Amino acid sequence: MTLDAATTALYRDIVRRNPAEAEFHQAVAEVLHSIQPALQRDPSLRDAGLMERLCEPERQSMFRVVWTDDNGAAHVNRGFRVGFSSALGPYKGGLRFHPTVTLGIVKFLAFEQIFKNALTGLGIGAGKGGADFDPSGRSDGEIMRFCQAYMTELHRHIGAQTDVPAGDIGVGSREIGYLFGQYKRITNRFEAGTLTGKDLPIGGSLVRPEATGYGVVYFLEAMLAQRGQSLEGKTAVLSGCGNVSQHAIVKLQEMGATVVACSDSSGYIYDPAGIQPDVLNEIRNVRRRKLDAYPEAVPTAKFVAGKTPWNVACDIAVPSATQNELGEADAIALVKNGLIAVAEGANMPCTPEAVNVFQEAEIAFAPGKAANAGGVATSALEMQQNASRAQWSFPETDQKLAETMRCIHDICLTTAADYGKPGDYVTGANIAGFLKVSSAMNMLGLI
Ligand SMILES: NC(=O)C1=CN([C@@H]2O[C@H](COP(=O)(O)OP(=O)(O)OC[C@H]3O[C@@H](n4cnc5c(N)ncnc54)[C@H](OP(=O)(O)O)[C@@H]3O)[C@@H](O)[C@H]2O)C=CC1
Ligand SMILES: O=C(O)CCC(=O)C(=O)O
Repeated sequence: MTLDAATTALYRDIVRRNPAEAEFHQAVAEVLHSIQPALQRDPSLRDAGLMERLCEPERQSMFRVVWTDDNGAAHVNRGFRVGFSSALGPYKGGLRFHPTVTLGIVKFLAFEQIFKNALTGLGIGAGKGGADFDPSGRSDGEIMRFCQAYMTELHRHIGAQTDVPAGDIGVGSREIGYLFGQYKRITNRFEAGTLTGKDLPIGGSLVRPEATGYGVVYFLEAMLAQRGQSLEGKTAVLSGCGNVSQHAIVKLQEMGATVVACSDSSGYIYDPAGIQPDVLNEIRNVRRRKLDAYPEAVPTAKFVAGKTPWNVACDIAVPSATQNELGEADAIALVKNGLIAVAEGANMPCTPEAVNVFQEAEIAFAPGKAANAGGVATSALEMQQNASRAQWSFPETDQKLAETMRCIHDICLTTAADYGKPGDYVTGANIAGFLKVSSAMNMLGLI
Protein backbone atom coordinates (compact mmCIF):
# COMPACT_ATOMS: atom_id res chain seq x y z
CA MET A 1 0.00 0.00 0.00
CA THR A 2 1.34 3.46 -0.85
CA LEU A 3 1.90 5.99 1.92
CA ASP A 4 -0.52 8.90 2.34
CA ALA A 5 0.85 12.45 2.22
CA ALA A 6 1.25 12.89 5.99
CA THR A 7 3.08 9.58 6.40
CA THR A 8 5.28 10.32 3.38
CA ALA A 9 6.30 13.64 4.96
CA LEU A 10 7.00 11.88 8.26
CA TYR A 11 9.13 9.23 6.58
CA ARG A 12 11.13 11.85 4.63
CA ASP A 13 11.78 13.70 7.86
CA ILE A 14 12.97 10.50 9.57
CA VAL A 15 15.42 9.84 6.71
CA ARG A 16 16.66 13.45 6.87
CA ARG A 17 17.15 13.41 10.64
CA ASN A 18 18.77 9.96 10.76
CA PRO A 19 21.21 10.03 7.84
CA ALA A 20 23.22 6.95 6.83
CA GLU A 21 20.99 4.59 8.83
CA ALA A 22 19.62 2.51 5.93
CA GLU A 23 18.46 -0.44 8.07
CA PHE A 24 16.57 1.87 10.41
CA HIS A 25 14.87 3.56 7.43
CA GLN A 26 13.98 0.12 6.04
CA ALA A 27 12.41 -1.07 9.30
CA VAL A 28 10.42 2.17 9.69
CA ALA A 29 9.25 2.10 6.06
CA GLU A 30 7.86 -1.42 6.45
CA VAL A 31 5.87 -0.49 9.55
CA LEU A 32 4.57 2.77 8.07
CA HIS A 33 3.34 0.94 4.97
CA SER A 34 1.73 -1.84 6.98
CA ILE A 35 -0.19 0.41 9.36
CA GLN A 36 -1.80 2.57 6.68
CA PRO A 37 -5.15 0.72 6.96
CA ALA A 38 -5.17 1.35 10.73
CA LEU A 39 -4.45 5.06 10.25
CA GLN A 40 -7.21 5.29 7.64
CA ARG A 41 -9.72 3.59 9.92
CA ASP A 42 -8.82 5.73 12.93
CA PRO A 43 -7.22 9.08 12.01
CA SER A 44 -6.99 9.98 15.73
CA LEU A 45 -3.99 7.63 15.88
CA ARG A 46 -2.01 10.53 14.44
CA ASP A 47 -3.03 12.92 17.22
CA ALA A 48 -0.59 14.31 19.78
CA GLY A 49 2.42 13.59 17.57
CA LEU A 50 2.00 9.89 18.23
CA MET A 51 3.58 8.76 14.97
CA GLU A 52 6.52 11.13 15.38
CA ARG A 53 7.05 9.95 18.97
CA LEU A 54 6.82 6.31 17.94
CA CYS A 55 9.68 6.72 15.46
CA GLU A 56 12.01 8.71 17.75
CA PRO A 57 13.97 6.73 20.39
CA GLU A 58 13.29 7.82 23.96
CA ARG A 59 17.02 7.69 24.65
CA GLN A 60 20.28 6.66 22.97
CA SER A 61 23.65 6.05 24.65
CA MET A 62 26.95 5.79 22.80
CA PHE A 63 30.15 5.25 24.73
CA ARG A 64 33.83 4.33 24.55
CA VAL A 65 34.80 0.83 25.68
CA VAL A 66 38.49 0.36 26.51
CA TRP A 67 39.85 -3.11 27.22
CA THR A 68 43.15 -4.97 27.08
CA ASP A 69 43.99 -8.10 25.09
CA ASP A 70 46.05 -11.04 26.38
CA ASN A 71 49.26 -9.24 25.43
CA GLY A 72 48.33 -6.17 27.46
CA ALA A 73 47.61 -4.03 24.37
CA ALA A 74 44.75 -1.52 24.73
CA HIS A 75 41.77 -1.61 22.34
CA VAL A 76 38.99 0.91 21.88
CA ASN A 77 35.46 -0.03 20.78
CA ARG A 78 32.18 1.82 20.57
CA GLY A 79 29.29 0.70 22.79
CA PHE A 80 25.59 1.46 22.27
CA ARG A 81 22.28 1.13 24.08
CA VAL A 82 19.06 2.50 22.63
CA GLY A 83 15.89 2.66 24.72
CA PHE A 84 13.25 3.06 22.02
CA SER A 85 9.97 2.76 23.86
CA SER A 86 9.03 2.21 27.50
CA ALA A 87 5.27 2.59 26.98
CA LEU A 88 4.60 -1.07 27.78
CA GLY A 89 7.33 -1.75 30.34
CA PRO A 90 11.08 -1.50 30.93
CA TYR A 91 13.20 -1.32 27.77
CA LYS A 92 13.86 -4.93 26.71
CA GLY A 93 16.09 -6.38 24.03
CA GLY A 94 19.44 -7.97 23.37
CA LEU A 95 23.05 -6.88 22.98
CA ARG A 96 24.95 -7.60 19.77
CA PHE A 97 28.75 -7.85 19.67
CA HIS A 98 29.79 -7.81 16.01
CA PRO A 99 32.15 -5.60 13.97
CA THR A 100 29.23 -4.37 11.81
CA VAL A 101 27.33 -2.82 14.75
CA THR A 102 26.54 0.88 14.31
CA LEU A 103 23.98 3.21 15.84
CA GLY A 104 21.71 2.66 12.81
CA ILE A 105 21.80 -1.13 13.26
CA VAL A 106 20.99 -0.84 16.96
CA LYS A 107 18.13 1.58 16.18
CA PHE A 108 16.56 -0.72 13.59
CA LEU A 109 16.74 -3.63 16.03
CA ALA A 110 15.28 -1.58 18.89
CA PHE A 111 12.49 -0.28 16.63
CA GLU A 112 11.54 -3.83 15.57
CA GLN A 113 11.51 -4.77 19.24
CA ILE A 114 8.64 -2.28 19.93
CA PHE A 115 6.15 -4.31 17.88
CA LYS A 116 7.62 -7.72 18.72
CA ASN A 117 7.52 -7.11 22.45
CA ALA A 118 4.00 -5.66 22.22
CA LEU A 119 2.86 -8.87 20.47
CA THR A 120 4.04 -11.01 23.40
CA GLY A 121 1.49 -9.34 25.70
CA LEU A 122 4.02 -9.53 28.54
CA GLY A 123 4.55 -5.92 29.63
CA ILE A 124 7.95 -5.21 28.11
CA GLY A 125 9.14 -2.06 26.35
CA ALA A 126 11.75 -2.03 23.60
CA GLY A 127 15.52 -1.54 23.54
CA LYS A 128 18.65 -2.94 21.96
CA GLY A 129 22.39 -2.45 22.33
CA GLY A 130 25.79 -3.78 21.53
CA ALA A 131 29.26 -2.88 20.39
CA ASP A 132 31.40 -3.01 17.26
CA PHE A 133 33.58 -5.56 19.05
CA ASP A 134 34.59 -8.70 17.11
CA PRO A 135 34.59 -11.68 19.49
CA SER A 136 35.85 -14.18 16.89
CA GLY A 137 39.23 -15.64 17.84
CA ARG A 138 39.28 -13.87 21.21
CA SER A 139 40.23 -15.84 24.34
CA ASP A 140 37.86 -16.32 27.24
CA GLY A 141 39.86 -13.79 29.27
CA GLU A 142 39.60 -11.19 26.51
CA ILE A 143 35.84 -11.73 26.23
CA MET A 144 35.51 -11.30 30.00
CA ARG A 145 37.55 -8.09 30.06
CA PHE A 146 35.56 -6.68 27.16
CA CYS A 147 32.26 -7.50 28.89
CA GLN A 148 33.48 -5.90 32.13
CA ALA A 149 34.60 -2.75 30.32
CA TYR A 150 31.29 -2.53 28.43
CA MET A 151 29.26 -2.94 31.64
CA THR A 152 31.36 -0.34 33.45
CA GLU A 153 29.49 2.27 31.40
CA LEU A 154 26.25 0.40 30.65
CA HIS A 155 25.38 -0.14 34.33
CA ARG A 156 24.28 3.52 34.65
CA HIS A 157 21.51 2.99 32.12
CA ILE A 158 19.99 -0.38 33.09
CA GLY A 159 18.03 -2.00 35.91
CA ALA A 160 15.22 -4.51 36.47
CA GLN A 161 12.55 -1.76 36.26
CA THR A 162 14.40 0.42 33.72
CA ASP A 163 16.14 -1.48 30.96
CA VAL A 164 16.82 -5.22 30.79
CA PRO A 165 19.40 -6.38 28.22
CA ALA A 166 19.91 -9.97 27.00
CA GLY A 167 21.86 -11.71 24.22
CA ASP A 168 21.89 -11.38 20.44
CA ILE A 169 24.61 -12.11 17.85
CA GLY A 170 27.93 -12.73 19.63
CA VAL A 171 26.35 -12.57 23.09
CA GLY A 172 25.32 -15.84 24.75
CA SER A 173 25.08 -17.02 28.34
CA ARG A 174 28.86 -16.80 28.87
CA GLU A 175 28.87 -13.08 27.99
CA ILE A 176 25.67 -12.44 29.98
CA GLY A 177 27.37 -14.05 33.01
CA TYR A 178 30.41 -11.76 32.74
CA LEU A 179 28.17 -8.72 32.19
CA PHE A 180 25.99 -9.61 35.19
CA GLY A 181 29.08 -10.25 37.36
CA GLN A 182 30.39 -6.76 36.64
CA TYR A 183 26.94 -5.21 37.18
CA LYS A 184 26.69 -6.96 40.55
CA ARG A 185 30.20 -5.84 41.51
CA ILE A 186 29.61 -2.18 40.63
CA THR A 187 26.12 -1.84 42.09
CA ASN A 188 26.63 -4.09 45.13
CA ARG A 189 23.26 -5.71 44.37
CA PHE A 190 22.29 -9.20 43.17
CA GLU A 191 19.47 -7.79 41.05
CA ALA A 192 18.97 -10.84 38.81
CA GLY A 193 16.13 -9.30 36.78
CA THR A 194 18.51 -6.72 35.28
CA LEU A 195 19.77 -9.11 32.59
CA THR A 196 18.14 -12.17 31.02
CA GLY A 197 19.68 -15.15 29.27
CA LYS A 198 21.68 -15.98 32.39
CA ASP A 199 22.84 -19.50 33.18
CA LEU A 200 20.63 -21.33 35.68
CA PRO A 201 22.77 -20.99 38.87
CA ILE A 202 22.84 -17.19 38.57
CA GLY A 203 19.10 -16.76 37.99
CA GLY A 204 18.51 -18.00 34.47
CA SER A 205 15.36 -19.64 33.17
CA LEU A 206 14.97 -23.10 31.73
CA VAL A 207 14.00 -22.91 28.04
CA ARG A 208 15.55 -19.43 27.46
CA PRO A 209 18.47 -20.94 25.46
CA GLU A 210 16.04 -22.90 23.25
CA ALA A 211 13.26 -20.32 23.19
CA THR A 212 13.87 -18.34 20.01
CA GLY A 213 14.51 -21.41 17.85
CA TYR A 214 11.70 -23.44 19.39
CA GLY A 215 9.37 -20.45 19.15
CA VAL A 216 10.01 -20.05 15.42
CA VAL A 217 9.05 -23.67 14.90
CA TYR A 218 5.89 -23.37 17.03
CA PHE A 219 4.92 -20.39 14.88
CA LEU A 220 5.64 -22.35 11.68
CA GLU A 221 3.55 -25.24 12.98
CA ALA A 222 0.57 -22.93 13.54
CA MET A 223 1.03 -21.23 10.15
CA LEU A 224 1.19 -24.56 8.31
CA ALA A 225 -1.83 -25.91 10.23
CA GLN A 226 -3.75 -22.91 8.94
CA ARG A 227 -3.12 -24.27 5.42
CA GLY A 228 -3.96 -27.85 6.39
CA GLN A 229 -0.29 -28.88 6.44
CA SER A 230 2.32 -29.97 9.00
CA LEU A 231 6.09 -30.19 9.38
CA GLU A 232 6.06 -33.98 9.02
CA GLY A 233 8.16 -35.06 6.06
CA LYS A 234 9.13 -31.52 5.04
CA THR A 235 12.65 -30.46 4.04
CA ALA A 236 14.05 -27.32 5.66
CA VAL A 237 17.01 -25.02 5.04
CA LEU A 238 18.29 -22.58 7.66
CA SER A 239 20.90 -19.88 7.63
CA GLY A 240 23.18 -19.33 10.62
CA CYS A 241 24.22 -22.05 13.04
CA GLY A 242 24.13 -20.06 16.28
CA ASN A 243 21.65 -19.95 19.14
CA VAL A 244 18.51 -19.50 17.03
CA SER A 245 19.40 -21.99 14.27
CA GLN A 246 20.70 -24.75 16.52
CA HIS A 247 17.51 -24.95 18.56
CA ALA A 248 15.26 -24.49 15.52
CA ILE A 249 17.01 -27.48 13.92
CA VAL A 250 16.37 -29.62 17.01
CA LYS A 251 12.65 -28.74 17.13
CA LEU A 252 12.11 -29.02 13.35
CA GLN A 253 13.57 -32.52 13.35
CA GLU A 254 11.61 -33.45 16.48
CA MET A 255 8.46 -32.50 14.55
CA GLY A 256 9.34 -34.68 11.59
CA ALA A 257 11.11 -32.29 9.20
CA THR A 258 14.62 -32.87 7.84
CA VAL A 259 17.01 -29.92 7.97
CA VAL A 260 19.35 -30.43 5.02
CA ALA A 261 21.43 -27.24 5.22
CA CYS A 262 22.59 -24.48 7.58
CA SER A 263 25.33 -21.86 7.32
CA ASP A 264 27.77 -19.49 8.97
CA SER A 265 29.60 -16.46 7.62
CA SER A 266 32.10 -18.72 5.78
CA GLY A 267 29.64 -20.92 3.82
CA TYR A 268 27.07 -23.66 4.32
CA ILE A 269 26.87 -27.38 5.03
CA TYR A 270 24.55 -29.73 3.14
CA ASP A 271 23.52 -33.23 4.16
CA PRO A 272 20.37 -34.84 2.69
CA ALA A 273 20.29 -37.18 5.70
CA GLY A 274 19.78 -34.20 8.02
CA ILE A 275 22.06 -31.93 10.07
CA GLN A 276 23.05 -33.44 13.45
CA PRO A 277 22.48 -30.90 16.25
CA ASP A 278 24.86 -32.58 18.72
CA VAL A 279 27.73 -32.39 16.21
CA LEU A 280 26.85 -28.76 15.49
CA ASN A 281 26.84 -28.01 19.21
CA GLU A 282 30.28 -29.58 19.67
CA ILE A 283 31.79 -27.68 16.72
CA ARG A 284 30.17 -24.30 17.39
CA ASN A 285 29.79 -24.08 21.17
CA VAL A 286 32.58 -26.28 22.51
CA ARG A 287 35.35 -26.06 19.93
CA ARG A 288 34.20 -22.65 18.60
CA ARG A 289 35.10 -23.67 15.05
CA LYS A 290 33.61 -22.72 11.65
CA LEU A 291 31.39 -25.08 9.65
CA ASP A 292 34.18 -26.45 7.46
CA ALA A 293 34.93 -28.68 10.48
CA TYR A 294 31.51 -30.38 10.23
CA PRO A 295 32.29 -32.88 7.39
CA GLU A 296 35.31 -34.09 9.40
CA ALA A 297 32.78 -35.48 11.90
CA VAL A 298 29.98 -36.33 9.43
CA PRO A 299 31.48 -37.57 6.12
CA THR A 300 28.07 -37.63 4.32
CA ALA A 301 27.93 -33.82 4.64
CA LYS A 302 29.62 -31.40 2.30
CA PHE A 303 30.81 -27.87 3.05
CA VAL A 304 30.24 -25.24 0.36
CA ALA A 305 32.58 -22.31 0.96
CA GLY A 306 31.61 -18.66 0.49
CA LYS A 307 27.96 -19.29 -0.47
CA THR A 308 24.55 -18.87 1.19
CA PRO A 309 22.22 -21.92 1.30
CA TRP A 310 19.27 -20.45 -0.64
CA ASN A 311 19.85 -22.49 -3.80
CA VAL A 312 19.27 -25.73 -1.90
CA ALA A 313 15.77 -27.09 -2.71
CA CYS A 314 13.46 -27.13 0.33
CA ASP A 315 9.85 -26.78 1.50
CA ILE A 316 10.69 -24.44 4.35
CA ALA A 317 13.29 -21.67 4.72
CA VAL A 318 14.26 -20.24 8.10
CA PRO A 319 16.74 -17.37 7.68
CA SER A 320 18.33 -17.09 11.14
CA ALA A 321 21.66 -15.27 10.76
CA THR A 322 21.42 -11.53 10.14
CA GLN A 323 19.57 -8.65 8.45
CA ASN A 324 19.13 -8.54 4.66
CA GLU A 325 20.81 -11.91 4.16
CA LEU A 326 18.12 -13.20 1.76
CA GLY A 327 17.55 -11.07 -1.34
CA GLU A 328 15.21 -11.08 -4.33
CA ALA A 329 17.25 -13.56 -6.42
CA ASP A 330 17.43 -15.94 -3.45
CA ALA A 331 13.66 -15.70 -2.97
CA ILE A 332 13.03 -16.41 -6.67
CA ALA A 333 15.32 -19.48 -6.49
CA LEU A 334 13.57 -20.78 -3.37
CA VAL A 335 10.10 -20.37 -4.90
CA LYS A 336 11.23 -22.06 -8.12
CA ASN A 337 12.53 -24.99 -6.06
CA GLY A 338 9.15 -25.65 -4.41
CA LEU A 339 9.16 -23.54 -1.23
CA ILE A 340 5.90 -23.44 0.77
CA ALA A 341 6.80 -21.43 3.90
CA VAL A 342 9.33 -18.97 5.34
CA ALA A 343 9.76 -18.05 9.00
CA GLU A 344 12.26 -15.35 9.89
CA GLY A 345 14.41 -16.51 12.83
CA ALA A 346 16.65 -13.46 12.47
CA ASN A 347 15.56 -9.82 12.63
CA MET A 348 14.70 -8.51 9.14
CA PRO A 349 16.73 -11.19 7.27
CA CYS A 350 14.67 -10.90 4.06
CA THR A 351 14.98 -7.77 1.96
CA PRO A 352 11.71 -5.98 1.06
CA GLU A 353 12.10 -7.28 -2.51
CA ALA A 354 12.40 -10.86 -1.24
CA VAL A 355 9.30 -10.45 0.95
CA ASN A 356 7.41 -9.21 -2.15
CA VAL A 357 8.44 -12.31 -4.09
CA PHE A 358 7.20 -14.58 -1.30
CA GLN A 359 3.91 -12.73 -0.89
CA GLU A 360 3.22 -12.60 -4.63
CA ALA A 361 3.83 -16.37 -4.83
CA GLU A 362 1.44 -16.85 -1.87
CA ILE A 363 4.16 -18.50 0.22
CA ALA A 364 3.27 -18.55 3.94
CA PHE A 365 5.58 -15.82 5.28
CA ALA A 366 6.19 -15.14 9.00
CA PRO A 367 8.04 -11.88 9.77
CA GLY A 368 10.74 -11.96 12.44
CA LYS A 369 8.92 -9.65 14.81
CA ALA A 370 6.25 -12.34 15.17
CA ALA A 371 8.11 -15.58 14.47
CA ASN A 372 11.20 -14.96 16.61
CA ALA A 373 9.37 -13.35 19.56
CA GLY A 374 9.74 -16.53 21.63
CA GLY A 375 13.19 -15.46 22.82
CA VAL A 376 12.16 -12.16 24.29
CA ALA A 377 8.91 -13.68 25.59
CA THR A 378 10.88 -16.26 27.55
CA SER A 379 13.18 -13.48 28.78
CA ALA A 380 10.04 -11.87 30.21
CA LEU A 381 9.29 -15.22 31.89
CA GLU A 382 12.83 -15.14 33.30
CA MET A 383 12.09 -11.66 34.72
CA GLN A 384 8.92 -13.03 36.32
CA GLN A 385 10.87 -15.89 37.92
CA ASN A 386 13.57 -13.50 39.14
CA ALA A 387 10.96 -11.21 40.70
CA SER A 388 9.51 -14.10 42.72
CA ARG A 389 12.79 -16.03 43.21
CA ALA A 390 11.10 -19.00 41.53
CA GLN A 391 12.40 -21.64 39.14
CA TRP A 392 9.82 -23.13 36.81
CA SER A 393 10.25 -26.59 35.26
CA PHE A 394 11.18 -27.13 31.63
CA PRO A 395 7.74 -28.46 30.58
CA GLU A 396 5.91 -25.61 32.35
CA THR A 397 8.07 -22.93 30.72
CA ASP A 398 8.01 -24.61 27.32
CA GLN A 399 4.23 -24.80 27.49
CA LYS A 400 4.02 -21.06 28.23
CA LEU A 401 6.33 -20.40 25.27
CA ALA A 402 4.25 -22.58 22.94
CA GLU A 403 1.02 -20.88 24.08
CA THR A 404 2.56 -17.43 23.58
CA MET A 405 3.63 -18.31 20.04
CA ARG A 406 0.18 -19.64 19.18
CA CYS A 407 -1.38 -16.44 20.56
CA ILE A 408 0.99 -14.28 18.52
CA HIS A 409 0.16 -16.33 15.43
CA ASP A 410 -3.57 -15.93 16.01
CA ILE A 411 -3.36 -12.18 16.73
CA CYS A 412 -1.41 -11.63 13.49
CA LEU A 413 -3.86 -13.70 11.49
CA THR A 414 -7.05 -12.15 12.88
CA THR A 415 -5.68 -8.59 12.69
CA ALA A 416 -4.61 -9.09 9.07
CA ALA A 417 -8.09 -10.37 8.17
CA ASP A 418 -9.78 -7.55 10.09
CA TYR A 419 -7.81 -4.97 8.06
CA GLY A 420 -8.55 -6.58 4.69
CA LYS A 421 -5.30 -8.52 4.23
CA PRO A 422 -6.14 -12.15 5.04
CA GLY A 423 -3.05 -14.33 5.47
CA ASP A 424 -0.67 -11.33 5.46
CA TYR A 425 1.32 -11.87 8.69
CA VAL A 426 3.47 -8.77 8.07
CA THR A 427 0.45 -6.47 8.10
CA GLY A 428 -1.10 -8.39 11.00
CA ALA A 429 2.04 -8.22 13.17
CA ASN A 430 2.67 -4.54 12.50
CA ILE A 431 -0.91 -3.37 13.04
CA ALA A 432 -1.47 -5.51 16.16
CA GLY A 433 1.83 -4.34 17.71
CA PHE A 434 1.15 -0.73 16.74
CA LEU A 435 -2.38 -0.67 18.19
CA LYS A 436 -1.14 -2.08 21.49
CA VAL A 437 1.75 0.35 21.92
CA SER A 438 -0.21 3.38 20.66
CA SER A 439 -3.02 2.80 23.14
CA ALA A 440 -0.48 2.66 25.99
CA MET A 441 1.20 5.85 24.71
CA ASN A 442 -2.14 7.67 24.72
CA MET A 443 -2.89 6.54 28.28
CA LEU A 444 0.51 7.81 29.48
CA GLY A 445 -0.05 11.35 28.19
CA LEU A 446 2.27 13.55 26.19
CA ILE A 447 5.72 12.21 27.11
N1 LIG B 1 19.36 -15.00 20.43
C1 LIG B 1 18.07 -14.66 20.49
O1 LIG B 1 17.36 -14.98 21.46
C2 LIG B 1 17.43 -13.93 19.36
C3 LIG B 1 18.09 -13.67 18.20
N2 LIG B 1 17.44 -13.07 17.16
C4 LIG B 1 18.12 -12.80 15.90
O2 LIG B 1 18.55 -14.04 15.33
C5 LIG B 1 19.75 -13.85 14.56
C6 LIG B 1 20.81 -14.82 15.04
O3 LIG B 1 21.08 -14.59 16.41
P1 LIG B 1 21.81 -15.68 17.33
O4 LIG B 1 21.57 -17.03 16.80
O5 LIG B 1 21.45 -15.36 18.71
O6 LIG B 1 23.33 -15.28 17.13
P2 LIG B 1 24.64 -16.20 17.24
O7 LIG B 1 25.76 -15.27 17.45
O8 LIG B 1 24.42 -17.30 18.18
O9 LIG B 1 24.74 -16.83 15.78
C7 LIG B 1 24.77 -16.01 14.64
C8 LIG B 1 24.89 -16.87 13.41
O10 LIG B 1 24.69 -16.06 12.26
C9 LIG B 1 25.90 -16.03 11.48
N3 LIG B 1 26.13 -14.65 11.03
C10 LIG B 1 26.20 -13.54 11.80
N4 LIG B 1 26.44 -12.46 11.03
C11 LIG B 1 26.52 -12.92 9.77
C12 LIG B 1 26.75 -12.29 8.53
N5 LIG B 1 26.95 -10.97 8.44
N6 LIG B 1 26.75 -13.07 7.41
C13 LIG B 1 26.56 -14.43 7.51
N7 LIG B 1 26.35 -15.08 8.66
C14 LIG B 1 26.32 -14.33 9.77
C15 LIG B 1 27.01 -16.48 12.41
O11 LIG B 1 28.10 -17.00 11.69
P3 LIG B 1 29.62 -16.71 12.20
O12 LIG B 1 29.72 -17.39 13.51
O13 LIG B 1 30.48 -17.28 11.12
O14 LIG B 1 29.71 -15.22 12.30
C16 LIG B 1 26.27 -17.50 13.26
O15 LIG B 1 26.16 -18.71 12.58
C17 LIG B 1 20.10 -12.37 14.71
O16 LIG B 1 19.52 -11.67 13.63
C18 LIG B 1 19.38 -11.96 15.99
O17 LIG B 1 19.09 -10.58 16.01
C19 LIG B 1 16.11 -12.75 17.23
C20 LIG B 1 15.41 -12.98 18.37
C21 LIG B 1 16.03 -13.50 19.56
O1 LIG C 1 15.59 -11.77 25.20
C1 LIG C 1 15.69 -10.59 24.95
O2 LIG C 1 15.47 -9.68 25.73
C2 LIG C 1 16.18 -10.13 23.61
C3 LIG C 1 15.89 -10.98 22.44
C4 LIG C 1 16.26 -10.17 21.23
O3 LIG C 1 17.24 -9.49 21.22
C5 LIG C 1 15.35 -10.15 20.11
O4 LIG C 1 14.18 -10.46 20.28
O5 LIG C 1 15.80 -9.78 19.01
